[in-house]
Amino acid sequence: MSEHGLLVSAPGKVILHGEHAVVHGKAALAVALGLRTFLRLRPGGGERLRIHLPGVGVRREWDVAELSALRGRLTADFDESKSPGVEQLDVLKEFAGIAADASAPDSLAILAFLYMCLAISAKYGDVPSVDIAVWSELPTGAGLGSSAAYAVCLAAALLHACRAISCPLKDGEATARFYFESSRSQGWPEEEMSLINSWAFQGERVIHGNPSGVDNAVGTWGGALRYQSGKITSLKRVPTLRILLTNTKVPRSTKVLVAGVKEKILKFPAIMNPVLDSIDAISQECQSVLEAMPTNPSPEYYPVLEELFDINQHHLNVIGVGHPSLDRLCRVTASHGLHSKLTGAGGGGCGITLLPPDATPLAVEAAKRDLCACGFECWETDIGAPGVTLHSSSALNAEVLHALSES
Ligand SMILES: Nc1ncnc2c1ncn2[C@@H]1O[C@H](COP(=O)(O)OP(=O)(O)O)[C@@H](O)[C@H]1O
Ligand SMILES: C[C@@](O)(CCOP(=O)(O)O)CC(=O)O
Ligand SMILES: [Mg+2]
Repeated sequence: MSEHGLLVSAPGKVILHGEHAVVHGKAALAVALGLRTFLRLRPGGGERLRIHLPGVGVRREWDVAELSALRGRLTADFDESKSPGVEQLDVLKEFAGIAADASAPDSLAILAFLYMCLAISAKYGDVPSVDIAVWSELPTGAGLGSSAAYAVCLAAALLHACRAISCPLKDGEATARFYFESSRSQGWPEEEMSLINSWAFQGERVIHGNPSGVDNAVGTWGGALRYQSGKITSLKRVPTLRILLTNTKVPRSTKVLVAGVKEKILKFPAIMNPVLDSIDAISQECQSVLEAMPTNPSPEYYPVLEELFDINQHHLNVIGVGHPSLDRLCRVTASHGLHSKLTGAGGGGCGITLLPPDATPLAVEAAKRDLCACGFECWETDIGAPGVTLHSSSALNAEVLHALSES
């Protein structure tokens, strides 16, 4: 590792259909977003491990020896296939001075970091003496998979620091080659990508409690995929879909919403399970339409996609993850002939709006204006972005370094 270190990035995601249902074994369709989380890894000084997370206001450091001793206290085996143990997390909370019911963004971020760092180093070597900084283009806690992008970056960087995965970058290699031209594996062999994905899932488990794994799969592999019970399938063809993202800015926690859905299913299984089956059928139907569409689709395919958005939005309200702000978002876009649904965990956060090729620029602009007038933020972004990527340190331009030193 050069003194400037390495830069790793991973994309956020948009779930087109299947959020929440995917936690209960149904299918989800998800695409990687053109908004990313970045992690800089540098050799540390004085046998210290430092972490700087400006997005959640964290700057902490620990003695490597102290962390090694802590690791020794966590008796249960660490393994990428085993859920983090409740006792293990309690010990980490006590060590980091985090409340037992940790749910604040900074607490969860520190907890996920400590767990992943100790677990990965226990399996592959010593606790590394490194400086880690993470920053993101993604809003935090808004349904765009910032937790998974964070966990994927941490998994790749920590596995790299512990020499558990190879370094696909050679000296002097341009970042752009990896970023823009790399194929599905992004420079890492397939089995190392799977390892990154498995450890990122552990980070998601610390943050979410009971994640399905779809978000870290998209953060790792990128592109557009179908996810069901750990099985990842690339979509055969992804047409150029134009999607408007709107952040209601209403804060919410994925962990709380996922737990609420589980409670509802346990309370009303005969009522809720058919809704989950219907969401599953929506994902299947949407996949068939997407795979039948030509790359530059004509408007004729859109009415079905729009209707699927509408039906799923109703279902998501039924399972208890709607919010008045999301209802408002849907009403505003409907008044301009556009169809929307929540994306991610719901309860606030982001919604997505389909922009068919025959939507007039005037209608789209008017919808955006009305959404902004509600206090929402909206933007169009690319979908199908590359997954986890290792960039050369030349990508650490002066602007990024300045932003990090200021925060
Ligand atoms: N850039 C980041 N730096 C540190 N922690 C992050 C970052 N992005 C996300 N997180 C962690 O992920 C949590 C948000 O996850 P979640 O509630 O699943 O929302 P989402 O994944 O939709 O953004 C934050 O509270 C924080 O703990
Ligand atoms: C609700 C869920 O389906 C997606 C959560 O996404 P996000 O954390 O809100 O970006 C949960 C999961 O799949 O683990
Ligand atoms: Mg999340």
